[in-house]
Amino acid sequence: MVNVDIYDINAILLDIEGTTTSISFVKDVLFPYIRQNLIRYVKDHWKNAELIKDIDSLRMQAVEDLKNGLNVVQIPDIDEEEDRLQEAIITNVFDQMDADRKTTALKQLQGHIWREAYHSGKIEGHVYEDVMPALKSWKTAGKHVYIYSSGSVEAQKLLFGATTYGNLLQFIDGHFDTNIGPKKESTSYTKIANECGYQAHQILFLTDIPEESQAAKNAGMKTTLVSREGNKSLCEEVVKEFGEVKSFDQISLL
Ligand SMILES: CSCCC(=O)C(=O)COP(=O)(O)O
Ligand SMILES: [Mg+2]
Repeated sequence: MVNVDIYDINAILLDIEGTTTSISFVKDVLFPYIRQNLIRYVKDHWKNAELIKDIDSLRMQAVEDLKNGLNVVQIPDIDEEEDRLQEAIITNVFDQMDADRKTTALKQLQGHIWREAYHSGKIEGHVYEDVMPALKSWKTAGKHVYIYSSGSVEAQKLLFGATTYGNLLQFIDGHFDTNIGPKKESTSYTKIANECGYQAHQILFLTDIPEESQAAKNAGMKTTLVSREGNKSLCEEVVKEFGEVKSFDQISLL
């Protein structure tokens, strides 16, 4: 275990699932909510402009998947028979979720479905107990804090806006999702650094996924892996390469 000294760091970029938030919250609370409510949501919001846009994105993703040789359910045109179209949407979404895909189209729709659950108080966002104290101390030290997750920006704001510790959005300076690019590609981190107005080396990226750490490091960011209970265990080699913290308490502000 290492303490990460962030005296020369101006900003901290945080992953969500497996880093600020337990994988179990995502897998056992958020995803089941989609499975239980997707059919009702689609029927209730049928012809709603936001849902039409989400369906268009799913359709475009399915076409691209087919081009890339993936055997996925295609989404018929909007003027197709209602039942057939809805069935295709539901199968496509469930298949993507079964494969734990992180497509922007899927994540966008999921965020819209979770909105009602957060707003009604049915779901509260999980964050580890060390997260809020760390956010507070980083902000007090004048650091900027950003989120980069496969979850859509809207889903991120819902989660941090209604956590079991209250609304944490006041501690977050900006949000990025896969609209900026995939999390395992270094160009995404270069773009994030540019958007934040920092050199990549001034940013510390914290994630549970070694490939994401590698991509950020390739872009010039400082990185440390986060190992939370319930995460996939990290092999010795990657811990040696990127370092590891089990809690944000271990990130010291010297
Ligand atoms: C904040 S949305 C819920 C989490 C989610 O759907 C997801 O894909 C999280 O991925 P991450 O990049 O934060 O590991
Ligand atoms: Mg993660």
